[in-house]
Amino acid sequence: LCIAETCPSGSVTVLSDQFSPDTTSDAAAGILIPHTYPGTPIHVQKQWFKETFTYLFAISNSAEASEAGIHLVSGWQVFKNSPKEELPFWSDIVLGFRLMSKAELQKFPQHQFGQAFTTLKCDCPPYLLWLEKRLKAAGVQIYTRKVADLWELHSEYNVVVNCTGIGARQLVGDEKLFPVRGQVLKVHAPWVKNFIRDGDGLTYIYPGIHRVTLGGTREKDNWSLAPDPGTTKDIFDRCCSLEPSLRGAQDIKVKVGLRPSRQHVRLQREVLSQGGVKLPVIHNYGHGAGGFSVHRGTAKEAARLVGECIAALQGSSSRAKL
Ligand SMILES: Cc1cc2nc3c(=O)[nH]c(=O)nc-3n(C[C@H](O)[C@H](O)[C@H](O)COP(=O)(O)OP(=O)(O)OC[C@H]3O[C@@H](n4cnc5c(N)ncnc54)[C@H](O)[C@@H]3O)c2cc1C
Ligand SMILES: O=C([O-])CC(=O)C(=O)O
Repeated sequence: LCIAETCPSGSVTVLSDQFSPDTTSDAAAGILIPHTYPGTPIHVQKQWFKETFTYLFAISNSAEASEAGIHLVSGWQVFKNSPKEELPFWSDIVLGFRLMSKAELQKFPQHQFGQAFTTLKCDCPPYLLWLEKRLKAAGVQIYTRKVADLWELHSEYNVVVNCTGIGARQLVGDEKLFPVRGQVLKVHAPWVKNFIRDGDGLTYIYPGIHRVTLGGTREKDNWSLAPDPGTTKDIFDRCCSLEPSLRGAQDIKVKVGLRPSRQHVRLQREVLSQGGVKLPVIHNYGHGAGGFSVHRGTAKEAARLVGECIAALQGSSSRAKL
């Protein structure tokens, strides 16, 4: 969508073997709380987060908000011990960041320290369906197709953007990319209005417009997409210990996703070449546990790289004509 919006001279086609509700993004909680990529400078991660927050904040303030599944949500991140960094790098981008008061902490007898803030949440599938609708409105073609090798696209397209998430491990043989399996529950508990996240990153409660997401797990190198009933019980018990009223939650559905994890997001240009024929590729995958938090920022950078490729192609074709 970002490419279609910023490079109007090109025509964009989306190819994917799976669509919503069968993607990693559909399993996510979709909360905007960044995860740190150890291999990317903090100022770059902050920029990506800021651009994403600004983009979604505008949607949350528009009449589209409900259909797009974008909403503000306030809550608490609580810690059993004070974290090394009391002020995370994103504290001045979320709204109203402050340390929790003693009165607030009384709700969490096992925790000693906490941060209160307001952030945004993307509900999926609605957000993905809304993006798809905007793609169609922008004239983008959408096809179901599994790509076995990027080179197979060279005769049909001038530039390829690889945003295949964990699929890039097989598609481009990236062994630095690994799955971190996450299981979550989506429950009906409309009285839960505030988010609660344990600072250890394992247990969280994120209210969405219709359902509350309860998490979670982080299982490195586990490729299983099958829900595990023991894990479901464990997640539910952990969440109830943070928010006891969840014992009354109903209609529990289980989702599993594989976080496409890497030391850093692979956001770069590569030129594939065979027999003198070239195919520029922009990679944009490896967003790990924080894809929602930085998606618009990384998309903007990918679109800028696509713009560079188009300019180079236009330059070479006008030189060829000369
Ligand atoms: C349980 C869980 C909770 C999460 N919670 C959050 C959260 O609260 N906040 C946050 O910021 N992030 C969260 N994340 C992380 C976030 O979900 C991911 O970073 C993000 O979804 C990755 O998006 P993506 O588009 O790169 O990958 P995907 O959503 O997996 O999309 C990749 C697409 O590429 C297609 N594809 C792959 N290979 C091929 C191929 N060879 N040919 C054709 N198509 C192909 C797939 O079918 C798919 O449609 C969570 C993740 C999990 C698992
Ligand atoms: O950590 C969180 O709060 C949610 C998340 O991004 C994940 O489970 O990957």
